[in-house]
Amino acid sequence: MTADVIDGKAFAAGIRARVAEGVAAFKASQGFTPGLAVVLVGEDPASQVYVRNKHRQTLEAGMESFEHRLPADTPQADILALVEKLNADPAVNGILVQLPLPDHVDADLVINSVSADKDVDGFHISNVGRLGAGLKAMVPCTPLGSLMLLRDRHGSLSGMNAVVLGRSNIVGKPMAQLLLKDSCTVTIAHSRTKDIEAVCRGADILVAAVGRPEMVRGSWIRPGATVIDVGINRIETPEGKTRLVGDVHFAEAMEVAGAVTPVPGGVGPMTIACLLANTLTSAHRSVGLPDPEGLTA
Ligand SMILES: NC(=O)C1=CN([C@@H]2O[C@H](COP(=O)(O)OP(=O)(O)OC[C@H]3O[C@@H](n4cnc5c(N)ncnc54)[C@H](OP(=O)(O)O)[C@@H]3O)[C@@H](O)[C@H]2O)C=CC1
Ligand SMILES: Nc1nc(=O)c2c([nH]1)NC[C@@H]1CN(c3ccc(C(=O)N[C@@H](CCC(=O)O)C(=O)O)cc3)C=[N+]21
Ligand SMILES: [Mg+2]
Repeated sequence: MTADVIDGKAFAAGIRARVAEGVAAFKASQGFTPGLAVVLVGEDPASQVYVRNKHRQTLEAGMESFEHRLPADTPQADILALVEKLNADPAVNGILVQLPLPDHVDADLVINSVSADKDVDGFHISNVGRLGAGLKAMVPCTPLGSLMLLRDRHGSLSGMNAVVLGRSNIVGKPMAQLLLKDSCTVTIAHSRTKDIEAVCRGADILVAAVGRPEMVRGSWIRPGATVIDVGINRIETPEGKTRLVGDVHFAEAMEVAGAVTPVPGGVGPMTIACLLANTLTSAHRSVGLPDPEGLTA
């Protein structure tokens, strides 16, 4: 049996096209252009790639993109002052502070200094709380994109057994909240979980977000399961080059699963598409328009 490959790249292009339509309609009715500000502190090469992609795709969607690149040794007070300026700027509807931040910066302090209404990452404590309480929130982009792929494949997720591998604040925990909201029976597994393979074999939906290259083997996967691979790991090939792999052994998963997201071309492009969707949503909410159709959780 060979699993279906879930084409996140194509799905994300469709989302971005819908965002672009929404942006055009917003401009026509409101007379201003939604804007996204990205703050990048330091020179992390991986972050630079994402920031470049975000910038290009933001412009392609018809939105304004404001990039702020600061040196790695920027004092925390200067970062906080920039965030305050962006909070107050009416041209900025979304603010993303790229993580990780350098060690001398208190990341929680910076994240929570972003206005919750402009927090398109959904990392602000009030958005975390609102999601947990089932209230309208900004939803983190990677879990939102993963949820969209799952709903597209299954329609209703009600009653399905979902296992989330990883319990980070940016992926694992919000992913579990969204699956719970869609009435899955949710298990969160992590580095202390006993017999993690058996836990995973119970999953109709398996979301891997651990940051361990190809950790999830074919034998961990229930036949026919849907596997969402969030991991982005750069590994050395025997030829001394590098390549991207996920947290799932893709070839083995293809033999067992019903459907698998590839890396690259799976969840990654959905993350950026959802960032743009959240920025449009934030612009709508700022002027009292209803949320854009089909782009929220
Ligand atoms: N595609 C995308 O858009 C994005 C991809 N990513 C990628 O997703 C992956 C996860 O990211 P993130 O959540 O930030 O990572 P974190 O390092 O913050 O969290 C990793 C989680 O995995 C768990 N874990 C680590 N090792 C094991 C193990 N051997 N067995 C079981 N659980 C384990 C940890 O458990 P414990 O809590 O017990 O330590 C932790 O909860 C990374 O590869 C990252 O690059 C991240 C964001 C966006
Ligand atoms: N505040 C903040 N918000 C984030 O959402 C955030 C962050 N910080 N820090 C880093 C992680 C990682 N992340 C990715 C986004 C896009 C791809 C992506 O587009 N991947 C493509 C291409 C990957 C490549 O070729 O390098 C793919 O998987 O096909 C990957 C990873 C967002 N993150
Ligand atoms: Mg994210």
